Amino acid sequence: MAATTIAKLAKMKAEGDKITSLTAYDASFAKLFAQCGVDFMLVGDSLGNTILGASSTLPVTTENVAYHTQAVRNGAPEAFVIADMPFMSYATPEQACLEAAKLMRAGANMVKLEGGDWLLETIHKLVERSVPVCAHLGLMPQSVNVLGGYKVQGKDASAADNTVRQALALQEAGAQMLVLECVPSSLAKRITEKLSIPTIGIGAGPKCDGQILVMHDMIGLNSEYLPKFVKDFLAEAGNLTAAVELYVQQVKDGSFPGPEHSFKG
Ligand SMILES: Nc1nc(=O)c2c([nH]1)NC[C@@H]1CN(c3ccc(C(=O)N[C@@H](CCC(=O)O)C(=O)O)cc3)CN21
Ligand SMILES: CC(C)C(=O)C(=O)O
Ligand SMILES: [Mg+2]
Repeated sequence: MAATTIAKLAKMKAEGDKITSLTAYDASFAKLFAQCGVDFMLVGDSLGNTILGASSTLPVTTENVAYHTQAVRNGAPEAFVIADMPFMSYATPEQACLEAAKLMRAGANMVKLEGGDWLLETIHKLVERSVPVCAHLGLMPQSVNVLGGYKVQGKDASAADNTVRQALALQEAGAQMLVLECVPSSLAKRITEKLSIPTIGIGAGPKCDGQILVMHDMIGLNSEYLPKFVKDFLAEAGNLTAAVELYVQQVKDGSFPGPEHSFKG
């Protein structure tokens, strides 16, 4: 199989083919996900929760994400791999460029950053220096101490309008993909229709161009309180390969996420 590219993912949006993705943190799972036809993998800073056992993503460093990015790249040489830039690793455009380089050297094809208006100059500079960027709006877990918890974002009309405006600005600044986390389905639909770049939802309803889940959550390995958008595919499918294949199939045919995994409004 030829290597996956951003051009292929953009084409999938244009043709209405749903994009499937999972987080991955090691070579063995990355290999399995590639074999099951997962379109791209994210080395998420959620590794703070899933790998380290912390209660947030804040302790994660660029070196941590780079180590796991290398592992994922080794397991899936042809995969499209996005690496999360950790908390406070992109406080200035200059810092963002130097930290992003560590992730690109580790094998990432693109980096992901959480934020809206304040990130526009940083995104422009990264793209200018040949680092492809995925943006992330809605619930931004690196801001959990400001938000006071993991809550649905963009519920009232003015917050929704503001998110649409920021999504467009991020695209104009050069972002080539956008993750939408924990927003009402109606807002994710508006943004997906307005943008030319693919939107990838987690707790953002079925109308996004693609879906992502934290891999541990979709195989029932999250023992804490489960967010509403999580589904245990291993419980339904019975073995690991079948679980990943079922996830891919249900995202592709539009049956996941259902209303029980989405936020109304
Ligand atoms: N294992 C894991 N899965 C994740 O999805 C995830 C992480 N870790 N770590 C980083 C962030 C934290 N995330 C979270 C965590 C909790 C909720 C949550 O409980 N949301 C409520 C919203 C309630 C409301 O506002 O109405 C929910 O019921 O889903 C959402 C996202 C997503 N990310
Ligand atoms: C949940 C996804 C979007 C993420 O940012 C992560 O895994 O860190
Ligand atoms: Mg993340």
